[in-house]
Amino acid sequence: MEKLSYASENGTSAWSTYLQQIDRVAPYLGELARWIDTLRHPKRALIVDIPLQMDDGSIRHFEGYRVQHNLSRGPGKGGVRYHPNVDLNEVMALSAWMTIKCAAVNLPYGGAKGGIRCDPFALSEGELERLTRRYTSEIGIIIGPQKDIPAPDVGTNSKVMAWMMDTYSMNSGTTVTGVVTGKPVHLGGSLGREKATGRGVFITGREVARRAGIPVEGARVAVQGFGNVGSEAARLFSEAGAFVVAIQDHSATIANPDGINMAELTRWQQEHKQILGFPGAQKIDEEAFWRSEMDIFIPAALEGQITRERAERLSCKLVLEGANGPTYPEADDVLAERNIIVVPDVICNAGGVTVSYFEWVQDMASFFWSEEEINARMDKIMTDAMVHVWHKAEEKACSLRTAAYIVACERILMARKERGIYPG
Ligand SMILES: NC(=O)C1=CN([C@@H]2O[C@H](COP(=O)(O)OP(=O)(O)OC[C@H]3O[C@@H](n4cnc5c(N)ncnc54)[C@H](O)[C@@H]3O)[C@@H](O)[C@H]2O)C=CC1
Ligand SMILES: O=C(O)CCC(=O)C(=O)O
Repeated sequence: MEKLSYASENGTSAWSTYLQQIDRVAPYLGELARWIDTLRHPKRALIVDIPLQMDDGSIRHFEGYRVQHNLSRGPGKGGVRYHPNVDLNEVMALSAWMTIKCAAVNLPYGGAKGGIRCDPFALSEGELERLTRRYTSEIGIIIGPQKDIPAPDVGTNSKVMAWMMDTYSMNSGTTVTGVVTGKPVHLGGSLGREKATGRGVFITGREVARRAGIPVEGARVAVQGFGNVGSEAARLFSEAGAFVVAIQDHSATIANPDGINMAELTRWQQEHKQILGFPGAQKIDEEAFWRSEMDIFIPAALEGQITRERAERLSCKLVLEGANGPTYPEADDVLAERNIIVVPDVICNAGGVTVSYFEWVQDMASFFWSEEEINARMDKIMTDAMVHVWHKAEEKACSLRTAAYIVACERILMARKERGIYPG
């Protein structure tokens, strides 16, 4: 295989993690493995320079990206991340995980992802809006409702999606609601989208826990990340009778062996934008989090969190990957040796993109569904996909991650093969 000149060869990078996951699935793909190099290359990657006039009158330049990893099964789909660590390597990996995820749950999409290297918390609302609008115009040449449909990810939300939709619409001369998902509900957004990713983590977790004989009621749950994904997953587990005993975010790690009150913490988080200072739990050391007594662990922050060393320390029976790419391949091996089940990101956190798909369909039809209908359809898609992957893992005697990759890669590579590659 040709080496990609733009991807760091650092073995701990997100792209390197993804490539190792692809290497692991290749032996299971039979004659389709002939096409697998298509997954080792992004189809298209755009780097944009975003000049921004700051509130104090100075000019700063930000680097933005949109990567379309694979479009064999449909338009690109994937979120937009605003974070100080965003770079091309990370966005490539995130876009590739979208390709696998959309195929694993059988949505008619390829994979894409975007981002801007910035600290959204250090920008005023006006700066954030100008940054978003300029970024949208710059990537406007490759996005569109039939080409590539962005959505929220870390550091972005429905307000950012509204600005993206408005900018794309202004540049097109007509309102195009279907260009992004995760919009506010009164602007063509879908009921249930905001909570969908956390809800999907709970649905897949509940299904796997039942099959593995791990009771959810009374389970001790630890969560890393208390944003969109982590907070909703924690709330649903707590509602199902589990005890959320430890939570870590960027500001602090807190613990309460009797269970943290989710309603109180949510109110605190909404007011303070972080868990630091919450009076209903004890502040503990950052690394002590990984030694907490727990039955279920939900990483719901960033990639590269579960290292080999942390995998050796974790006391849980089940890991539910709310985040994208939280586990290094060598940590996967340690968890497997220790009989800790990992529900991989590409299926566990697919509830968000599933409801994004519903949003896109509703925008196309200009006909909107009730929240009950959305949640019921999402529950069915996620549960069926999870059960399919579970059976594949039993059949092939492999991990749930490799099983999800087998299911997804067969769909993607079959599409690639049937489409053919000529004329170029
Ligand atoms: N928002 C969505 O619909 C989807 C998000 N995801 C993934 O879920 C993860 C979380 O995304 P969101 O909840 O949307 O983001 P968010 O921006 O709402 O929340 C991120 C959370 O991670 C915490 N965090 C950041 N750095 C940390 C660190 N070094 N240590 C501990 N905690 C840290 C933040 O404090 C915050 O609580 C990401 O990996 C994202 O790609 C996956 C599928 C869909
Ligand atoms: O809702 C979407 O379209 C994409 C969400 C996303 O970025 C993800 O699943 O990682």
